[in-house]
Amino acid sequence: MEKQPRLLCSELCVQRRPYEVILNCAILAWKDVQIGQKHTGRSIYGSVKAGSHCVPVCEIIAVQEKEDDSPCKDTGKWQKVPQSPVDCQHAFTVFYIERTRQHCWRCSNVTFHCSDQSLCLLWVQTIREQLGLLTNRPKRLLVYINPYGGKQRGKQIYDHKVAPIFSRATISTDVIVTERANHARDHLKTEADLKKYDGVVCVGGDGMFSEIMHGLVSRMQRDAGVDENSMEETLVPCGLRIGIIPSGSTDCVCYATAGSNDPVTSALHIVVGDSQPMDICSVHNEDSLLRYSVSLLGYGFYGDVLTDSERKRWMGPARYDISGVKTFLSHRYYEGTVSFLPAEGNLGTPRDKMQCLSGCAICRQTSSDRLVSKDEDSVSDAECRDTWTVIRGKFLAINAASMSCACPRSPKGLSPSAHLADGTTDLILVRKCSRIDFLRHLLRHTNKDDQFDHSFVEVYRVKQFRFTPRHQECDSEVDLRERESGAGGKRFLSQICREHRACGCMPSQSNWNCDGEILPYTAIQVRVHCQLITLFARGIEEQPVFEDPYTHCAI
Ligand SMILES: Nc1ncnc2c1ncn2[C@@H]1O[C@H](COP(=O)(O)OP(=O)(O)OP(=O)(O)O)[C@@H](O)[C@H]1O
Ligand SMILES: CCCCCCCCCCCCC/C=C/[C@@H](O)[C@H](CO)NC(C)=O
Ligand SMILES: [Ca+2]
Repeated sequence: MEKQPRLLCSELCVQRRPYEVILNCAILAWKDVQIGQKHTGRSIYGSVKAGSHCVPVCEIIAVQEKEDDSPCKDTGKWQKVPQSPVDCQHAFTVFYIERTRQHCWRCSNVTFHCSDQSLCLLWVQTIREQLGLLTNRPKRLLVYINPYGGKQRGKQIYDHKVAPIFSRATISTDVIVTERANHARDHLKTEADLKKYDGVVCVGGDGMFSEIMHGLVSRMQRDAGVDENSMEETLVPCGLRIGIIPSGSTDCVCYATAGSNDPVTSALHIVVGDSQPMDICSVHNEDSLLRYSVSLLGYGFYGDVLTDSERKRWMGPARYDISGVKTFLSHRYYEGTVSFLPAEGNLGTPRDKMQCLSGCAICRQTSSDRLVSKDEDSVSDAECRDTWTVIRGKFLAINAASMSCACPRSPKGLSPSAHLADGTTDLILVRKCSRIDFLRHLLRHTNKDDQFDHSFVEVYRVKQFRFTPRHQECDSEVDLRERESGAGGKRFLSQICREHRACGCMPSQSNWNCDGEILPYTAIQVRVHCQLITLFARGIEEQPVFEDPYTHCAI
């Protein structure tokens, strides 16, 4: 506590008991003077233990002078302020973040009663001055609500849980309730006056987030004259941060960046102005951009689950479970060629068990490397010379996870060690195997066992990859193999083509599931663009260890 100069120190009352209250530029702390130095309890941020409390200033949401008959709880209920002398009539309330279970945050508050009005005003003014110094906090937001996502509760969630928090934090909002699919994307791309805002918020699921992300990324490229269709282009990062208020079916982007899919937690991450950079994959077919992806690009199993589930949208989130079982039972496999450029440097591996958590060292290292080499994001000559690895086979699933893809269905995700902002994606190849083996693999997504520890599963950390389904190999793969494998490759391909003519059948095809949207092409080329967008999030927090502000001991 003494490490920072005190701004204020007073004896104030909390619930009729005297407290020593201290403010410095980092924390607000209050200690029950009657309990004194005896407190020994363990505590987490903002919680009440042995009469000693501490809240970082950056986690104060607002401070408000307390007036008679004012709303004093976040429940929005109005209550009469008692008029006894101990309540002192002059009081102020500090609203702050409290951590609860499973990475969830809540808005808590404490009311301090003062002996005179000038002291009360001094405290309010000084705390407000400190909050005013936190320049990363948004003041004006553009909010899009999908009223039909998930269980169709987006509007209700925003009105009841989020709007009161934004208004408490004096954030002003322009709210648009979408009237059709792609309404938000098109509005952002062409109409929205982005200069007016400090961020864009979507209320919905992964599909709604994808709309916002597409709108913003495309707008940035158009304004900068960058051709999104070209895979070689270096894309321009988005200046505006994106917030997600989860109310969808999977909410995996929110889950992997905040550790929960709780709307209040997400609203509070927006209020404190958190920043989490994130990679984006551009997905191309020949010379055209198909879509961007941030979470899962899945062919085979996840493509089929999505295709089937789209016909069952009316079921809400349960559609994924029904379609999951149906697709599992159908046990289809797909043939094709996967080629990829492996990631190099100190980016870890998909099996190193280094989970991407708040302040992740690998993502931070990537950020500083990017600052050093400005050209990092362009497809360099060196990269063009890099050797592509080519794998041909029969696959039950081909998945590219650019983040863990953790979600309530799979708490550690499809690739538990994938990173949010390292410029790579984890390419998971599940080769044809028995139903029982595939079931074992799938079930490992839901427990602690390693889902990559199977002979039929391979996983690679890559910067770029492409896929060609077998029936198209005759055209495009000829070029590819000619370039990469020389004459031997050519011979191999002509063999496939001959096989094809002989049987006369078209091998079956799946669809690509691109963050929950079906792609209209099966042959795709993918490139990861490092840290192209920033979210109002901080990654998943580890259990915090804090210092007691009075004793300087860990609590
Ligand atoms: N007003 C609207 N009417 C119909 N569809 C909409 C509307 N607004 C947005 N959409 C579309 O609804 C789709 C699904 O929305 P959303 O992602 O919010 O929920 P979800 O699919 O249930 O959740 P998840 O994507 O997490 O599985 C999105 O692709 C979005 O484009
Ligand atoms: C027969 C038993 C099946 C158990 C399977 C459990 C595995 C669940 C893994 C879920 C991963 C979801 C990855 C997220 C993808 C999102 O991009 C997308 C859009 O919301 N969601 C889906 C379901 O495609
Ligand atoms: Ca990544």
